[in-house]
Amino acid sequence: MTRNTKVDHDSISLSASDLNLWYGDHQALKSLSMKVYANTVTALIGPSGCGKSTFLRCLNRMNDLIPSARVEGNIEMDGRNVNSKDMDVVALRRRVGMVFQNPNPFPKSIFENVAYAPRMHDIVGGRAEQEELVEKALRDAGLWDEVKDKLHQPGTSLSGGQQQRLCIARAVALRPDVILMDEPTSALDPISTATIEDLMVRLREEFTIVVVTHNMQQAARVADYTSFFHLGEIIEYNDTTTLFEKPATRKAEDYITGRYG
Ligand SMILES: Nc1ncnc2c1ncn2[C@@H]1O[C@H](COP(=O)(O)OP(=O)(O)OP(=O)(O)O)[C@@H](O)[C@H]1O
Repeated sequence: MTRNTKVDHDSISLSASDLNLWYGDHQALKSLSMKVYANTVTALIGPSGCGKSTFLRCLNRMNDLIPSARVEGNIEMDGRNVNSKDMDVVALRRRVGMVFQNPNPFPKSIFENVAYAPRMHDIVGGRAEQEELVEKALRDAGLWDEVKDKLHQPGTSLSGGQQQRLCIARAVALRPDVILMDEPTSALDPISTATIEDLMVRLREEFTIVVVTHNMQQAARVADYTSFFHLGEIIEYNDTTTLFEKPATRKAEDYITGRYG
């Protein structure tokens, strides 16, 4: 079963064109072009090492932190090139948040995990405003009912699945436009995975979500659009139903049907 939702093709959140990336001499992304539509879940799939995480990290300049990485090409967001030298990277990462594979709450309370960054960015002021923001973010992340009576306990005291939803609340609290998720459920049990998949589908009403996943069923369940990567190239990018049911290339078909990868 695949998703089938209405996508506004005029509403583009991010648009990569002719994007190339090298780690030293190794070219990891080869002339990628792809538009991410607003308020969709877009999945990046493909065999290990094909460049999915590298591409995801390009979208909020996380590759800047890797000294050997060199990027060429454009990623347009609101008419500006994310890769331009004068881009304010801190502001960019506020608009394009990230959730990682392993839940990584700060060594602080549940409340502080959510309130800290908005306070640093001067998005919230006094205590009452912070409390309101924390509750909203935790509700958005489907965690409020489970933690409302223990907001001052450490974030690390939660289960793995709850910690991952806390990390989602932390991302959501900054009201970004885009949330990048790098294999967000691969460290979780099936029930926590299902909870986070439901969450992704709900969150796309307010945010645009780009998710790297190795789980084909997950892409089919949550993604409106799916991009199939292979050896640093995008082989096929289409709405998920078409890609899964009528792939245009042999490579995508072989991967989706489990013949390799
Ligand atoms: N920090 C790095 N330094 C050097 N090479 C890297 C670095 N990160 C990734 N690579 C290389 O770039 C290529 C793409 O890696 P990337 O992690 O983006 O692939 P992936 O599709 O996300 O893989 P996986 O599914 O295994 O996570 C691989 O050949 C990888 O070895």
